[in-house]
Amino acid sequence: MPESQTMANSHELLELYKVSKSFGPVQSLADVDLTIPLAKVTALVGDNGAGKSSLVKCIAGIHSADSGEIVFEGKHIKLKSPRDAADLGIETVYQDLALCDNLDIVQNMFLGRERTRKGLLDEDSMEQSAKETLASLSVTTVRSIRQPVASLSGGQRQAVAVAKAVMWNAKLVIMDEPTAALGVAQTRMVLDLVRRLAERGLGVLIISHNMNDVFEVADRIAVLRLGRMVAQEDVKAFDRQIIVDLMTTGSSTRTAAKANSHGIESKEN
Ligand SMILES: Nc1ncnc2c1ncn2[C@@H]1O[C@H](COP(=O)(O)OP(=O)(O)OP(=O)(O)O)[C@@H](O)[C@H]1O
Repeated sequence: MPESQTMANSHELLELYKVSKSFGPVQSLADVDLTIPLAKVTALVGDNGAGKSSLVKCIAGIHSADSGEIVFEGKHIKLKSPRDAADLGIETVYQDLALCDNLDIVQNMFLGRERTRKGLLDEDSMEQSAKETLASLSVTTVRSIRQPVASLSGGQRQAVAVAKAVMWNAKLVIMDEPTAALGVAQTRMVLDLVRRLAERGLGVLIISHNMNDVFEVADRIAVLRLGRMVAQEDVKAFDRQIIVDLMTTGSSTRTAAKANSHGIESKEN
């Protein structure tokens, strides 16, 4: 939405317009448009070096874009730090998760934002909120919320990190390769969790190299190639070959039959 327009599309949570970012001579993002709706999972795909991490870091307030506009809930915003993003309700769950191994689940979920009562930590209230949040996300495999995070499986750790984001009122949850290190059952659990976030009405952006995961959870797919957005459409507009074509060449002949009506560029045009 250019600055001159004021009406926001109420279904769109985050909109990026012509966002560019360079590191010295390397342009990692060039005029990128991206729309992340509420209550849907958007998958961001692209080959190594396509610019996925750079884009996420611009949304998470880690990098500031060199140019372009970012609109969140219909308002133009500037993200100068991760704090700015967190204040808006943009939470990023990274691969390394940033959980403290030696602390338990409750301590991790309240780290730096502990509740106190009469000058003491309000353990009961924190424990209750942590429990309720995990239960509301149907995370039931955790034995005790007082166990150290070091003793959790990869999927459970992922679930705790997501629950933490939800507990702190995330509106947009960004997940970077959430299933990369997980086995089959844990992957299942995390993908279910991703779907539940969208069902709760949150916007979800997931970076993934795994096409099984993408086709399983995504409502929309956005394809980056060499720093440019080459397609972003409903998942129905894609199949695996189309995605591979778009990632490697920026267009696909297969789009002619399947996706032209959705606006994906075809080689035949
Ligand atoms: N801090 C940085 N300094 C210099 N160049 C960078 C920096 N961050 C990213 N780049 C460059 O920007 C381009 C896009 O990188 P980015 O990490 O965003 O891609 P990606 O799609 O996340 O890749 P991958 O899937 O391999 O993680 C690459 O050419 C990369 O070398």
